[in-house]
Amino acid sequence: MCFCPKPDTKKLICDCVLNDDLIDESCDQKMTLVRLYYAIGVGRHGWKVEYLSLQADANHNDSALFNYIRRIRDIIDGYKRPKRLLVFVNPFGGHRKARKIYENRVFPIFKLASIEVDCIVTERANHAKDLLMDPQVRLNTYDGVICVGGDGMFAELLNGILIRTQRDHGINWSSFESSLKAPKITMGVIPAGSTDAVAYATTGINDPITSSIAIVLGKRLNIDVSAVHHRDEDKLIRYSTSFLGYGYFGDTIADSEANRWMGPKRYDWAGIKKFIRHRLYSGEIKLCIEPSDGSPKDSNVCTNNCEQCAKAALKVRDQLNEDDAPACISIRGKFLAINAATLTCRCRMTKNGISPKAHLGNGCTDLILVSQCSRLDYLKYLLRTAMSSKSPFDLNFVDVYRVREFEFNPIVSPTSGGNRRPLSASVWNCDGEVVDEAAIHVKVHCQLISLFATGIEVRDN
Ligand SMILES: Nc1ncnc2c1ncn2[C@@H]1O[C@H](COP(=O)(O)OP(=O)(O)OP(=O)(O)O)[C@@H](O)[C@H]1O
Repeated sequence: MCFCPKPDTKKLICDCVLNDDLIDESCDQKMTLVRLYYAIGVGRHGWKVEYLSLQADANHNDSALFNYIRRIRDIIDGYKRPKRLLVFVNPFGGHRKARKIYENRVFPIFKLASIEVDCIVTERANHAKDLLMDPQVRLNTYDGVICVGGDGMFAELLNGILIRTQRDHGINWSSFESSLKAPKITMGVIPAGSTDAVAYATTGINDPITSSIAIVLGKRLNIDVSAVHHRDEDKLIRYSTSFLGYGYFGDTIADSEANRWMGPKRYDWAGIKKFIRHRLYSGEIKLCIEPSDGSPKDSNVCTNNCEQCAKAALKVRDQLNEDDAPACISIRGKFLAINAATLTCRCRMTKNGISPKAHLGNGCTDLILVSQCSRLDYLKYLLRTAMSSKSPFDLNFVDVYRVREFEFNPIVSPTSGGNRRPLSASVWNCDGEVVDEAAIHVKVHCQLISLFATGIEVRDN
């Protein structure tokens, strides 16, 4: 907000906002003009910044205007907005545009909102994670930790902060049995990656401005975290918020890592190669279904006022009656793909997501098993997942389950004896990173982290 009708208005606006004092004492001119910046919804899910110019009536003194602005500032102060942020920018994420996105589109919004920022441009993979795990870094002096990058960068923040929090509280973060402590600090992601599944699932769009506005307004959501452990050892592999994929998607990510120079197109190229190869993997999945958790085939979509997530937060689901007793099953077979979506996993390659009805905070992951089928049928599955209004889950070789935990064990043959093709294991695609360990045990921790995001808002236009 600026009170000085000087020519360099843009700079002045920022100067005045940064000044704690609402009235700029250094301004020697009559203060008659005020710019009031606000956020407004645009399109179905986006937000943008606009302003209103307010001018004092020439016949009156400015005190009425000042009082009005003071009153607005008091109201704003009542909200839990961040005042100090730690920001990590991955200069190599997505189209290598993260730095420009931050400088030109994000930082000006933080500045308008008087947010103090410590910004670190990462120099290597795991730079952000290592810093966040370092006890010397005083996380409690920040109101939020933000990354400007893609899902891989967000996964770094997630793993760094979760491990640090458990260590700080003397909790064995690596053990499957540990009940994890929720971090106090809120995380945020400014989408500047190749897939941006976390941003899509939590705001409905991958727009840096929309995500920046959610941060400065202090919009918060609690979202689920899947802990991925070694199946045979009590040891954590990684924490994940969005996607786990074995078989087709595991092979695709492993292949695409070798072609990073291609940018986001590397996923398409690797996907085509793996589709032609049509490789099957044998394995056994153990899971338990609780009827009250619903199913990935349900019709209700998770929006910003999601009842299912609210119930999960209140732990209503812990008060199970007899009908809700879990049904545990074990499935052995040959699969083209085994996917687990803790969020919808929407991205530019799938309009509605890998699991369009997945919830942000229901304490579950949606498990999708794509069994042996022809190439044509598999293409049908991929096309329906990518863009069709028809559900991929109606195909008779696709089975879906909503689970709080599951176990996977690959069935492999040690040697390739005889004429038969050997059975080998794939790798897991965990939020876009390769996990070589095939035998895993996954547990979802309900609403473990707080994220700056609005949730999916549904507007008519
Ligand atoms: N300075 C850096 N140099 C090399 N790698 C980095 C650097 N900073 C971060 N990384 C790593 O780059 C990986 C990918 O980054 P990021 O997720 O931002 O982009 P992306 O892979 O293009 O997008 P998405 O994950 O959405 O597909 C992350 O796993 C992160 O660990």
